Amino acid sequence: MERIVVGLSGGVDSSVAAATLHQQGYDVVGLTLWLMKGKGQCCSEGMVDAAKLCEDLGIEYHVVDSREVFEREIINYLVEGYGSGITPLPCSQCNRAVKFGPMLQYANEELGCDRIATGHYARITQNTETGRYELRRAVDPAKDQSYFLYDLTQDLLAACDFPLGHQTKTETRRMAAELGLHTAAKPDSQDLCLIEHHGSMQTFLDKYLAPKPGDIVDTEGRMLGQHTGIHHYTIGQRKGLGIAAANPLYVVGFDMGKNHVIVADRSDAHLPDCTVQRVNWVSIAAPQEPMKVSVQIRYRSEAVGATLVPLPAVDGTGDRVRIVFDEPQFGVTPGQAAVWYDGDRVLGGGLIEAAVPEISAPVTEAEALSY
Ligand SMILES: Nc1ncnc2c1ncn2[C@@H]1O[C@H](COP(=O)(O)OP(=O)(O)OP(=O)(O)O)[C@@H](O)[C@H]1O
Repeated sequence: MERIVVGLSGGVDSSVAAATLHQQGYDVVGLTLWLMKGKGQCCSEGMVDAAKLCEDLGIEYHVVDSREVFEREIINYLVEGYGSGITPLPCSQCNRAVKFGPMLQYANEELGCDRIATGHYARITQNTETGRYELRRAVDPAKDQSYFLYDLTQDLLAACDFPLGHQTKTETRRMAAELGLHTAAKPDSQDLCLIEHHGSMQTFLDKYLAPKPGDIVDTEGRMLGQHTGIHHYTIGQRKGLGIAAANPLYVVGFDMGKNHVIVADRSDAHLPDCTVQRVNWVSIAAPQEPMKVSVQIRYRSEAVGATLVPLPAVDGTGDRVRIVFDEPQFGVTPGQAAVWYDGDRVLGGGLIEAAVPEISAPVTEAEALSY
């Protein structure tokens, strides 16, 4: 019987993933990475549900205390990122550095097993010509999580199964009910586990970063209002600025030196291109020439047409590319991932760089193109 370790958060998706593999005849071992204490999934509460699931299925269950690695890789990453004026994306970093890598290592070293599975909505195929493992969007577009998985290495993709990638969430819920799983009716977790845990990103960050109020200015540097601390704001944000203006205003940048939040009209909040660092090539090897792709710059945004231009790596940034959008894009946010696709295949992805370290004047199209 083939052994497989299934990552259990205590939610319905991973419960169904484990139960399905168990039904298919795998020797399933449940494993929860203990990431935080308190309520919510990945925490004590989730572990109780995961333990009960394993007891009901009659399978082995393990918990690995991963609070230290989570603190180092995710909490510090978020605090440092927000503190330096970017909006870091914790989920792809968590998948690579906290979840998949350590899960596979534990499976190999402690359980004598070389396969892992999760309840993520995405698919993995192998290209028979190149031998590369290809990451693909899930069948259910509303649940597709391929955006968060772009940073997985070939070794991880080779060892991993996503049993739910071929079905919709509705089917998952139906299966959970049919299988009589006690997690069947559990509500979906929010996009970010930390928010579920702390109530809001602001509450979480305020524990680590002292709010430093300052001015909200327009792109000419004219003072329009007050902000409560740069880390409370993100590029593209409109709500909560507290400024009465004829047209809606959006956050377009930060001047860390002056402690300014910079706002502009929506028409000024578009960028023709951006650069991306720490690129991971997934389904194809790194190209040498520019190529046409569809790129997604946020989890919930549509993929848009763009040309990808390979750039030389700079110290400490890994591989880099420039993305030139077919149409200027709104809300290009440093710290978030840009993930590029060919149809449903994830070709690669990386982290959007700050266009300029300290924006104190509007960025012209010509300047933006030169980054
Ligand atoms: N703390 C954890 N330990 C082990 N595996 C985890 C953990 N958290 C999440 N996973 C795995 O990653 C998958 C995706 O996690 P995500 O946080 O996106 O939750 P989800 O899509 O709501 O899934 P679920 O309903 O299982 O919580 C889960 O289905 C599970 O297999």
